[in-house]
Amino acid sequence: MGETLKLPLIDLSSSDRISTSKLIRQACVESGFFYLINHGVEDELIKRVFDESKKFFSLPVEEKMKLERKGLTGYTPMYSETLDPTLKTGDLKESIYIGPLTGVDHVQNRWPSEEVLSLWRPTMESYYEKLISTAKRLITLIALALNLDENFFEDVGALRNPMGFIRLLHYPGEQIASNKEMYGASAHSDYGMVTLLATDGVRGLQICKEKDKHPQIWEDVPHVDKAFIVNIGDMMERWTNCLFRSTLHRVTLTTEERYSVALFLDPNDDCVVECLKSCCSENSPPSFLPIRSGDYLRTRFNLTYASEV
Ligand SMILES: O=C(O)CCC(=O)C(=O)O
Ligand SMILES: [Fe+2]
Repeated sequence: MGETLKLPLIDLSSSDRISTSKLIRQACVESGFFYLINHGVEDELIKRVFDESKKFFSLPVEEKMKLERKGLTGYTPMYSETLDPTLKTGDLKESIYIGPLTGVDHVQNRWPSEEVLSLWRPTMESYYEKLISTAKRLITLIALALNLDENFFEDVGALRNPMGFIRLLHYPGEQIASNKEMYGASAHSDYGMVTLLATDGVRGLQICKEKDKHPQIWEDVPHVDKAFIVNIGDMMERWTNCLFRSTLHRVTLTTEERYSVALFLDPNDDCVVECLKSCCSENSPPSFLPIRSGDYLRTRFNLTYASEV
């Protein structure tokens, strides 16, 4: 087991937005991870999402494979993803992705039939809408944390039909927990702007703040009741020239089954992600070239799946 981290709690409902944004800045600079509390997403909705998730993953594999991933959405069975492309064995998790509900031609969601899971679609659609609006509220505070206008990310087009993805995850329990080279989710950083993760209380998530340090030190991120675990993604790291950190994380296998639900908020495909003026200078030039968000996302997905999306 790794060391246990104590990450800051950020209160989304606080009326003192300036102090909140300062806390966010500190967290994003130090570890790129924090907890989000008083976020306004009802417990009852989160519970329904986890209940539906358990029902879905307990379906026979043939039923789940009817929704097999095509492009950016759908079901991915165990071993089909390798978040750390240097590993030989695929990750043990199984997952299903749900993308934008409207307005994006190339993202076609795949839903279980009503006869099989009648509440799945309405539950996931409510959760999707709620999480996107929560993430957008958080992004205004992240803009303030960067000393930008709170609408900066809206104004550069990142949040116009954003590429938001919900990913429901299921990690198997004990049977394979002894094999050290296998992970529920191997080491990776997230690709987009920000991730909001709901966890079920079973441990497993770890972060490594210094990925180039050897040996790497992995620290446990415990579940906090009613809080989302938030982390910064690679495109936010690119915008901020590495001031805000997109930190390496992974999920180890334990003897218990584990469920989690992530919302990845990625910029609109056409948004160009380029170093913020306030984050570079003559002495610290941009570390990354400007890139169209859609192109970056596809490159990263293709590396994970070893197939074109
Ligand atoms: O399940 C978790 O705790 C983390 C999942 C994760 O890092 C991911 O899906 O990108
Ligand atoms: Fe992740």
